[in-house]
Amino acid sequence: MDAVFVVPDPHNEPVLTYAPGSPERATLRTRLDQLQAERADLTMTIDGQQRMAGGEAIEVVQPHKHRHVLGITHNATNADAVSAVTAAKKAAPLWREMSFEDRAAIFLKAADLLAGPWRATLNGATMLGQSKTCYQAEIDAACELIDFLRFNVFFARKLLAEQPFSSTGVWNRFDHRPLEGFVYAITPFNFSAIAGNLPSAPALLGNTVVWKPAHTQQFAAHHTMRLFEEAGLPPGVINMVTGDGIAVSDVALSDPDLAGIHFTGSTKVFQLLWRTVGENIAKYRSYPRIVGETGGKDFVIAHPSADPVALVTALVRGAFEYQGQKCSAASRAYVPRSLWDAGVRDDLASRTESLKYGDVTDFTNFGGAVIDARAFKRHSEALEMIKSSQACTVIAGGTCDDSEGYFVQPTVFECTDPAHEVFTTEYFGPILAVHVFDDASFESVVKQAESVAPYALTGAVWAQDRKAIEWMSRELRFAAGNFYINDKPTGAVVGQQPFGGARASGTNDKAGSWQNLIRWMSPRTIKETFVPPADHVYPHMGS
Ligand SMILES: NC(=O)c1ccc[n+]([C@@H]2O[C@H](COP(=O)([O-])OP(=O)(O)OC[C@H]3O[C@@H](n4cnc5c(N)ncnc54)[C@H](O)[C@@H]3O)[C@@H](O)[C@H]2O)c1
Ligand SMILES: N[C@@H](CCC=O)C(=O)O
Repeated sequence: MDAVFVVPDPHNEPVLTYAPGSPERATLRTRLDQLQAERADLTMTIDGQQRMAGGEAIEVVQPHKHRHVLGITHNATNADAVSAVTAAKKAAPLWREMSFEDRAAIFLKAADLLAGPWRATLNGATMLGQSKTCYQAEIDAACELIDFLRFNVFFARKLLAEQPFSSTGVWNRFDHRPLEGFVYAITPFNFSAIAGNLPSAPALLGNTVVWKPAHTQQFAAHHTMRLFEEAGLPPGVINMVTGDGIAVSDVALSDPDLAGIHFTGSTKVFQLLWRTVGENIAKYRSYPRIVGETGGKDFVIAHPSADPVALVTALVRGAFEYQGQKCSAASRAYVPRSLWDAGVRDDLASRTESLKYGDVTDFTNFGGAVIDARAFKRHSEALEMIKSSQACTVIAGGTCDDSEGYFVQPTVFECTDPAHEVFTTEYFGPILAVHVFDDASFESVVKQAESVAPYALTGAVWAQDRKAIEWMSRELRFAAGNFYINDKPTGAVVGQQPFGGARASGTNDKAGSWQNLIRWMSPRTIKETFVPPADHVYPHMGS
């Protein structure tokens, strides 16, 4: 077809409320019952074929009810990884020759399926497998993934239209090629939207992908793969391998055709991947693009002029929604003594104590459990260590119980030493440390908070005084890639607050924006001369 197509204008998917009596609540309940009754075979999908990986079996359970097994998956072996890489390479020529509009239509269809008949499936799988409440699943597995799929198409179309200038007699063009080779997408447990976006964003631009989800997110990942297939994704474009990823990395990171890594997860794993690429650098045909969004130690800093009630709301939601397992979660706060003593302390403590955590299929709960036994152990050890420290006092929570599910009580510590590890280490759970300071020390506290932790992901400042807002925005310019004024540090919306952080928090390529998509393109510049010169002699050569 000869036309320059305009893609649909994207809009953010409206968030459904799941209020009592709403139709979405009834549909979700039915689907939750069906999903709980499945004991799914959580296979790999390679070249369009589903088959179980060859390594050891892993039970995928409900974190809030860990005796309930949702499905069985297996670790991918080296041979499985070789099959996935081979399939990605085989599918590449046909996929990159498909028009952008056809590729885009597949992902736009996936967005519409997810907005409609697939919504309850992906929300339900995310609730059960990752212990999210219906609201937390809705803003992630439904709305954010739909937004990623729609906005990526819009931004990609704009990038493809980007062309160089041409002087008279010449036509210069960009051929926006995909990368040469395959992209290795590795995704975290905590967001089904991120899991869906990391393989699909490079695929939209004509790349083929080996995708390794977290095994604790495998239930929702399995359904995401089925969604892409129903939308028309051809075999081999996204090849999903399962398990811990160790064998997959052995194979993928030493393959000459590794063209890029699209990672979200911990800083430690990202550094390992980068180091391995560095060690293997002479093996590759091209320099692999490395995109990684990683950990955080996200701050909330209040000025004495801050609104105390809204501040406490932001702390409770920012620190404890989804059990503090958002990379953006508030895990350290700095509050002036005047506000703390005038009610912030008591309000924060009582609202935190009132939060109800339990089985997420009980819609009255505020939260569920932490993801697995490993996270539970890490949090319980951290709580014991902090409780035994002279510098910290528990003001709410502080206990754990894994008899039914991996439950960690939301906990607030008041700590006198702002250099304590509770202000620098990412625990990735419902643990908030508060440093209470004399109002007169405000500026020095902000300066210390700016760089005490190695991360720079999200941060929020609270003040009514405009001068204080302006000063903190400047002073903290490099301390957060997503900076909030009088808001909580979580809940970025695709297209509105492009997400990502720098320093140890990642490469800040802003998922769901053109900045990210540009990393999956390798432009060829074409110069065409209409009437080439017939004489090699230049004027200055004349006598
Ligand atoms: N900055 C962001 O946008 C963002 C978003 C979500 C999560 N996170 C971060 O992710 C972390 C929590 O997620 P997680 O516990 O799933 O992280 P993780 O690093 O433990 O795991 C991430 C993924 O890497 C895989 N993995 C681990 N070792 C591997 C290897 N050698 N080869 C291949 N794959 C390997 C895991 O199986 C998983 O799929 C936190 O640090 C959080 O801050 C960051
Ligand atoms: N984008 C999400 C965080 C993703 C990380 O876990 C937020 O802004 O809360």
